[in-house]
Amino acid sequence: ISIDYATKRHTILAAEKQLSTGGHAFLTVKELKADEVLMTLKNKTITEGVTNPSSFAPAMHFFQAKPLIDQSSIFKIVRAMPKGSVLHLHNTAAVTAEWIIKNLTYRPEAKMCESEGNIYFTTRKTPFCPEESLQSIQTLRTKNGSTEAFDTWLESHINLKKGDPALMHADINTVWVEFEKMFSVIRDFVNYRPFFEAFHMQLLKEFYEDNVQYMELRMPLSKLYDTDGKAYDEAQVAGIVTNLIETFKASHPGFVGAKIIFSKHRGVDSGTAQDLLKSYVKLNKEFPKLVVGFDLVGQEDINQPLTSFLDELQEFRKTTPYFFHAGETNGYGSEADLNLIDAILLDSRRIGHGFSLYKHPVLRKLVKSEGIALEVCPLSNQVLRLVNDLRNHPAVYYVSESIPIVISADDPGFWDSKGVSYDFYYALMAIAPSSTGIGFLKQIVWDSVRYSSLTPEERTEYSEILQPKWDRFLDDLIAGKLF
Ligand SMILES: O=c1[nH]cnc2c1ncn2[C@@H]1O[C@H](CO)[C@@H](O)[C@H]1O
Repeated sequence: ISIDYATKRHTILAAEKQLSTGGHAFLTVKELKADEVLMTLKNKTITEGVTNPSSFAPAMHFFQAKPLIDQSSIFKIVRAMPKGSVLHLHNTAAVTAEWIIKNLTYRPEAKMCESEGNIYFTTRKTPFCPEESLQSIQTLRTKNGSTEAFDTWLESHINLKKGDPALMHADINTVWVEFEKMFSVIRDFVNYRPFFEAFHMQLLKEFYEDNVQYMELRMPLSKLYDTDGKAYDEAQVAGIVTNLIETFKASHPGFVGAKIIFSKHRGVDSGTAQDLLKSYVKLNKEFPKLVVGFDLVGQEDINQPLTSFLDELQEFRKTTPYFFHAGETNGYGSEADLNLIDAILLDSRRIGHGFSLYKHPVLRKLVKSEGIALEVCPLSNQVLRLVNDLRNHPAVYYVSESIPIVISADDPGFWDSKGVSYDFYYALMAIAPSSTGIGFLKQIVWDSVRYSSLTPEERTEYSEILQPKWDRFLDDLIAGKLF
């Protein structure tokens, strides 16, 4: 290879690195040292993956890769890393299924019913579960004989991994039907105030233990009910959540907090959409530090696009920060894909998924120039069947051009994940170029602070908490303590 040719090659590679996420990040001496440690492990894993692709976790489906990931040094490092913010997370699906089964379903109030082949967890009679159909879960468990078999069966209703293995290869609509059912299985259960509180404390705990400092939760703030039949409306629920977060913060040093993006299913009519927007404005007025944005959720391919609510969304645009799901689809020019245009024209602050954005050169430019971060959820897109091998995830493209992204978990409890570390593992090993390590992670972590909805004062406090954690992480990595 001539010197001339080698120089050209090197120049192109260096230019591409400069363009990529974290490729131009300034690295301190300590970060460079940490990068060396990380890159040695990463290179080894990738080299082995070339000769042995069938056990190369970054290319595999999470359900099969999880045991391999759990054993890997890279995962141990990623888990120990302070990850900053998780900005795309649906509360109902954020807690490990196992915890729900081993804790909530063991409480004496826990009941369930079976109706038309579906099961529902609850503690009271509901339209799905009339009085005569209700059964105590504990009684059923005792009758069943094998606690383990019974609990596995229970868990299969809220954990796709424990369900039909064919779901790994099923079409997108089939998986979504099973996925939406899981929300119905636990909805009423989690709306029982004592369970709601235990559930959300566990949510905060699982993310705190995963080294996450701050979260923005997509939450519907549905009505809660209590033992004595008392009901709590949206504002009262927001009050309950405020107390939970404060209580958690007081006993967990280094936790910055959590906020809510008020989110409802996109299957509503435009009149209801208007009411929801009014509710948002009211909630934000009463809880300005807690309820900070609005979103419409649900499978985009088969539900109404944002244009169905255009008048309402335009009317409330000035008073309402939007965080729309958009482009969570394999379509190109479909309504779900074109939600991206409306999300951007309606001033969405970030975009949920933005999976199909790479197909739109003009939108891509806008997203970059206006600093709209994409909330990338690798595992979600794999489990919900948009992409199989995460090395082919569109975020690869966003990373190659430094389109701002944050890494998030979406619904980890429903696919046997926990926290956001598994998503970060895939981001580092499947999505980022093989030559990138600490620079990429540093950029992603600090971007998760930058693109959050925190106030300037909160952000300062946040950075003061995050920086020493980051430094300690680097020290531990260099000292070989993490793996
Ligand atoms: O990845 C996602 N894309 C769109 N909607 C979602 C996703 N994950 C969960 N939900 C939606 O959130 C509702 C519960 O609040 C679920 O019913 C589901 O439709």
